[in-house]
Amino acid sequence: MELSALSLLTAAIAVAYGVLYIAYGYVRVLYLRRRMPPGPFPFPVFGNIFQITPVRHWMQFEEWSHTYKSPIITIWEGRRPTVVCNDAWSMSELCDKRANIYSSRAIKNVSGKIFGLHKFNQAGLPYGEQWKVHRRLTHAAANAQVVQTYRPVQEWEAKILAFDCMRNPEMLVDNLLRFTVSLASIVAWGRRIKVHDDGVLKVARGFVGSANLGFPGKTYTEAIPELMHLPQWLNPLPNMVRRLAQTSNKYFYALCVEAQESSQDNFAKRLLREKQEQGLTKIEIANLTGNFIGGGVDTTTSTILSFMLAMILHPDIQKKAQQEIDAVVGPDQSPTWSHQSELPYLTAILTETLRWRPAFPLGGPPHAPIADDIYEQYLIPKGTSVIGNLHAISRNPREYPQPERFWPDRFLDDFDKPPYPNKRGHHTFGWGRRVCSGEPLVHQSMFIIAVNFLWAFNIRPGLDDKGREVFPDPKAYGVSQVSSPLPFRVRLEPRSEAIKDMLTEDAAAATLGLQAYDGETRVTFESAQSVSLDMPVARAEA
Ligand code: HEM
Repeated sequence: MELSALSLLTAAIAVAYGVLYIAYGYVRVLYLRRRMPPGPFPFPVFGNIFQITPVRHWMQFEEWSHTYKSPIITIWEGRRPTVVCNDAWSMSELCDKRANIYSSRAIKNVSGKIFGLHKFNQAGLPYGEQWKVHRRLTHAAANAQVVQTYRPVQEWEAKILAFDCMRNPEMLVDNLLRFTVSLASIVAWGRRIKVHDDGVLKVARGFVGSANLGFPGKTYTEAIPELMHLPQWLNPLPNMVRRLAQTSNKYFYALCVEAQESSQDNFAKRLLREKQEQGLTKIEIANLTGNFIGGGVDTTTSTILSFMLAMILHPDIQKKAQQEIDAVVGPDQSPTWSHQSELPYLTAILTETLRWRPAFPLGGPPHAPIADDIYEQYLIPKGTSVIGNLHAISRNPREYPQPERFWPDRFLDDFDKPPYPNKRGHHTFGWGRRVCSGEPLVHQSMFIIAVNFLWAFNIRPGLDDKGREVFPDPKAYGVSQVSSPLPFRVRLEPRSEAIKDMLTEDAAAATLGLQAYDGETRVTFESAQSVSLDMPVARAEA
């Protein structure tokens, strides 16, 4: 009797504590909400997660910015606020101009605490000494000067890509993926990816969509951190994510060890050489190299597919670009880097592609301020996730008249451009100190692929069973956070017999050129699981 009274009392105290805890959290949300940018009314415990659409949140955030008549809005994931900037000016004011405050990352539960991005990965690390070390190291492997040394490799791979697509246009997506993974693997581990069933390529495919975990409304565990501590049978997600992090870290680290055997210099060699000096752990080395796959493959592939889509949909623009290329390159050779500076219209097409279909509609991992800040009259508390809604920013008719129109002229020098907060006229690679580390590499890949494809082929819509052209829907994109066109049919018609012959010869020469990077990997996802990973060292914060 006494025992059951005690149990009842304990239960009552636990319930009262729970109610008070929830009430306190909710009162705090409501208090902050009054001072923060407007947005939908949050519920206790859950915030707005039931109001956030499961896919394409960027459209809903843009709509909410109209509903609440503010370019900058707040949504709540449980008790944690996310501020979404839906125009170029507000995001640039915060994350470019106030970069001294807004260059950190919000610590997310799933991608951060469980997957470990905020402990080991440049893209997720908070602003501080560890992030600076990572940023410097990646920069040393991918800055605008260094990437020029990858030009021969990119050109050879682009020639092989064009040749492969001439033979098998229906394999466009697979061939592009092979290009992007091969480039990442050459830079990171000094080994080229030749075949579609290479292990690294398979792992890279597995990574497609992994960016989703870091964005709002994806999991209850993000909104309610307490769920992280439930037993596995009640919430299997944390263990699954932890296992995924551990297996991929082991895999990428095993590739780094294998990369020591490569005859070519590579990023992994450098990192292992400097491990002590830079105070790097094995997990950090795995993440630094793995970022070339995780950050670079999905994004670059989808951007080049958007370029192809735009060319199919706009034969007039394609023709104008081909005329420009023909005039500069001439009939007797295929295009190369020396032609780049003489192709302003092609450059404008590529910039317009980046604006028209930004690979990250929500601008990549959220920024976070390291101190409370006031923007306009609004409070943005320390640690708030701050997202740049590139979908809305890139389609604002104030900065981009007729925003849905694919219109390269808007990036030509003599175009009467509306004001924009930065010189390049878009923010597809992000803001301030966290701007994408892979940008120079991407520009080179985009140029060399686009110039070779436009020179070699008339890029046409595919045909249906009755031989009629099927024009793809320009808005048919997947729902992942890295937004990619849904599969579309394409015909790649060589522009002449001479070009066909040149493509064949160039591809043979490219295969020889790339021989230095040929090699098999012995590392498999399974074999890598025997690798032991050390734990991170503590670094003094700057
Ligand atoms: C079309 C291709 C790409 C696009 C559109 C893109 C876009 C972005 C964006 C929007 C961010 C977030 C920036 C911010 O927080 O303000 C980012 C970060 C990053 N990207 Fe890319 N990216 C691309 C390709 C690559 C490649 C090829 C690499 C390979 C190294 C890469 C590595 C990274 C890294 C390491 C970060 C984290 C930067 C940091 O937090 O310090 N990205 N990218």
